Amino acid sequence: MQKKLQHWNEVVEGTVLGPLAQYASTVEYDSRETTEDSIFVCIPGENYDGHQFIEQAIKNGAKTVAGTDAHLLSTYSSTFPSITFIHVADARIALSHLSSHVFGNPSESLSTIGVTGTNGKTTVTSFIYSILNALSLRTGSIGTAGIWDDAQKTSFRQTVPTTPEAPDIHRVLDHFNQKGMKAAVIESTSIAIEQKRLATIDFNVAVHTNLTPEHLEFHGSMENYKQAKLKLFEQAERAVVNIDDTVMAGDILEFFNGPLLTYGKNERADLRMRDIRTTLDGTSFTLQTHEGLFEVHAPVYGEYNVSNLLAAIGACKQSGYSMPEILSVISMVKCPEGRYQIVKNDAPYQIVLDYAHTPDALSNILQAVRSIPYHKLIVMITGVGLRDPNKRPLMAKTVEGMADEIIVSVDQPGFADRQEVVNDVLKGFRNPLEHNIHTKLYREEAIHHAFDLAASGDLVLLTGIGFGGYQVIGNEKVPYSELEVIDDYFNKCPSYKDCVMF
Ligand SMILES: CC(=O)N[C@H]1[C@@H](OP(=O)(O)OP(=O)(O)OC[C@H]2O[C@@H](n3ccc(=O)[nH]c3=O)[C@H](O)[C@@H]2O)O[C@H](CO)[C@@H](O)[C@@H]1O[C@H](C)C(=O)N[C@@H](C)C(=O)N[C@H](CCC(=O)O)C(=O)O
Ligand SMILES: Nc1ncnc2c1ncn2[C@@H]1O[C@H](COP(=O)(O)OP(=O)(O)OP(=O)(O)O)[C@@H](O)[C@H]1O
Repeated sequence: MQKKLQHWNEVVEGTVLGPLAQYASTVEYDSRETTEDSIFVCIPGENYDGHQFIEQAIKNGAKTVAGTDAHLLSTYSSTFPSITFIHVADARIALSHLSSHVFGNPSESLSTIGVTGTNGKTTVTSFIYSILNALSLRTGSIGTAGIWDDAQKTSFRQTVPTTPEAPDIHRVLDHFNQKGMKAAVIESTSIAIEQKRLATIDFNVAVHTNLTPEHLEFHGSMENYKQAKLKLFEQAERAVVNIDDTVMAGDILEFFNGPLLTYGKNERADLRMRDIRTTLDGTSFTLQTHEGLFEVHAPVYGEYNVSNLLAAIGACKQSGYSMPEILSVISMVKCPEGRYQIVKNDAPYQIVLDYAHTPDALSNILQAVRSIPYHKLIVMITGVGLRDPNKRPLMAKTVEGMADEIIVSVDQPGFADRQEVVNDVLKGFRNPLEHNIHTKLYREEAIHHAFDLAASGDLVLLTGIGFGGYQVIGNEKVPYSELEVIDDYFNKCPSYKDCVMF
């Protein structure tokens, strides 16, 4: 792509030094990725300040550099008179505007749906994606489960776990346009919103799931966390709000002026779930709406997933579909990998995998599995090395008294000491020395230990971040596959009965 960046002041607010117009092919925030005619935007990070890499970016071909350090940019402008330097007040805002511009403002040609909330973003995104595609609206999705066009997972590299950096989002949206997509569902994390990765997107619909403590190491307080999520609704035309969430729903209802749909168990909900019944192949419930009552059966498990389903139904309604149209394809909704995933193998006990890594998510999945018949419930929980240490003991508090055997382990350790992470989790138990509490420092060992403890008729629930293809150890992404770890156990013990302790 070759595009002339003219009238730069219409794209970003700032002061230009050097040539007023330049050819621009891509926008990069990493000097190592810059190529001929890139725009390089200097972002301050945890380890470095992007301004340190201006020379490298120029050496690699960057012709435009945007940053916040006026003095440094002015000095470089004298050294490199053929390069355009743009002094901006906010590098992340500039990154978003330049990215959108260079890729031809691709979000404007798509119907965009942003999904935010502490838990359920990936699931709701996947539900909306399946419903809209089943209704023949060609839809792509962006989030923790990867980047999907309407047919398949694309090969876009995910440099950020959930919501990509602005240049990557606009590159993907441009690709969606070129492939003929008409809509895009975007998981919108609070960190991404705070870092203005989505700043230039005017969402057609913003969807809220819930708000419980998470990412406090980043936001500093629940209030900041909530304010970050609320910003998504300031840039949306229509909204879908979980009225059962007491933390954030009220704020949205108060300030949002556009068309809004609420959902939940609450009797005031526009989309209200009643009479929820779990069956072997999913969940049945009555959906009460202003248009009347609908009997719904969907291949999802757990009350929280019915709530996620209502969020998706609300988003599809806000996208212009009628209730009968939406419900005609509801059997096609798909849960993403690792969200209440039932492992199909020959073990004489049931194995359920779930991504729950917050106390709220853990509490929900425990409630959901406890509605299924089992002999003994064996649960693996984890402390996450990379995230808020204060959350670790809360995981123990949540599972205490809810399972027959509990195995505590570690996820995504990063640079954290594994034993310390486990010890932090253990602090949440009233008696960490209880005979049914086991500890294993590695997720693989913990899973195998859970199977060692299981016998016929039991249910093994493995929670935590076992999905996404890797574990972050130190600063390396070490490949990890939950299903391979499970297969290893059964391959090593083809006659598993010889391996179990009971
Ligand atoms: C912890 C964190 O916020 N990291 C972000 C940060 O990286 P960093 O602080 O390590 O950056 P740094 O190494 O100090 O470098 C500063 C800048 O210099 C650049 N650089 C660096 C070296 C070099 O040689 N040349 C160069 O240009 C870097 O690309 C960067 O732009 O700045 C990078 C560029 O903007 C981000 O991509 C990166 O997000 C990483 C990938 C990340 O994992 N972020 C997480 C926290 C995140 O965003 N998570 C949310 C929520 C997930 C959830 O809810 O589960 C998400 O949306 O995924
Ligand atoms: N609506 C919900 N309320 C509470 N817990 C939920 C809800 N939906 C899903 N969960 C729990 O949270 C886990 C993660 O779900 P999901 O991946 O959809 O959320 P997420 O917001 O995308 O999380 P992440 O940002 O970490 O990827 C699920 O495996 C389930 O245990």
